[in-house]
Amino acid sequence: MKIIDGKELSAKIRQTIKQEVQEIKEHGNRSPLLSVILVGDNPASQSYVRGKENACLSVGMENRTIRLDANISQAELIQVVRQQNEDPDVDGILVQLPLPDHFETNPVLDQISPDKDVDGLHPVNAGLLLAGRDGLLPCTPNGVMEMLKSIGLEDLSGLNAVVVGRSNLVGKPLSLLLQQKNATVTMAHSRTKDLAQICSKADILIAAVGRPKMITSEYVKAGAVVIDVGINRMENGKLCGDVDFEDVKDKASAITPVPGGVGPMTVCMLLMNTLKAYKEHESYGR
Ligand SMILES: Nc1nc(=O)c2c([nH]1)NC[C@@H]1CN(c3ccc(C(=O)N[C@@H](CCC(=O)O)C(=O)O)cc3)C=[N+]21
Repeated sequence: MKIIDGKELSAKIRQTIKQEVQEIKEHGNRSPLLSVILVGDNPASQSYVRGKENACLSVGMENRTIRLDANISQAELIQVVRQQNEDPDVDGILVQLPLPDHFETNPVLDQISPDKDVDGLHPVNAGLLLAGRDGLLPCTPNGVMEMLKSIGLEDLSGLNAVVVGRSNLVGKPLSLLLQQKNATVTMAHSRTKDLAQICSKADILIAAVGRPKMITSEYVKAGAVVIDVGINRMENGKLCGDVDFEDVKDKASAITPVPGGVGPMTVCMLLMNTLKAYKEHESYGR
């Protein structure tokens, strides 16, 4: 069994991003810039935002973190998003989620200019993905596709993929990407009947449900590739995936760990999206 190391793979991809950013700057061009908007002082969000700042630093990209008081209004937050839309130095905008309770998330995200939507969550980018057209892809699904590619799974013709979880963030877009690469995709979820039986037909099994260790060996076909998107924080503070790693690892041909799996790939794809947005901005003007 092979462990697909997301830390190692993301470091490798970051290296190529870093080189490209370096060349951009060497030619006297402005640097790509990611703007992160953080509302309130949720400790987990602060720690994630620090991770994104470090990631930008590691590839030589500019980073701007806008820290806002938890008590600002929806209208004030939207004003900040609009300022970033209009700022020609900004290539990517990310509003850290979750927002404090009194905000309505979707109306805020809808304000982000689709060409700066490096989270790939704007309805325009979701629509482009559905239509099979070029846009900014959501980071976690894109990171999963990169992991599959890293083990030689690029064309998925003839393979059954089962995605457990149908969220807008992961399950839904990932199902579309897998299908785009010719996999036969089953979108399973909490109401699916005989879930274990359906999962056990998968050549590629994706767990994106948010239930710690739910996927045990009875869900896994011998030789399957198992991708664990779950990041669950346990009472003891440790992270744990949706897959029971110890139970599944000897049955799978390849498996991703948590931590050190899909998580680091998500941040890496954020950098990739920012670079992509930068290139579009520079070639088409703003
Ligand atoms: N607008 C927005 N976009 C996001 O992409 C977004 C967000 N809001 N809000 C929060 C979630 C969560 N998220 C993670 C990214 C990387 C790791 C990651 O790298 N995790 C490490 C471990 C980190 C640790 O130890 O806490 C790992 O899995 O190895 C985890 C979680 C992005 N999110």
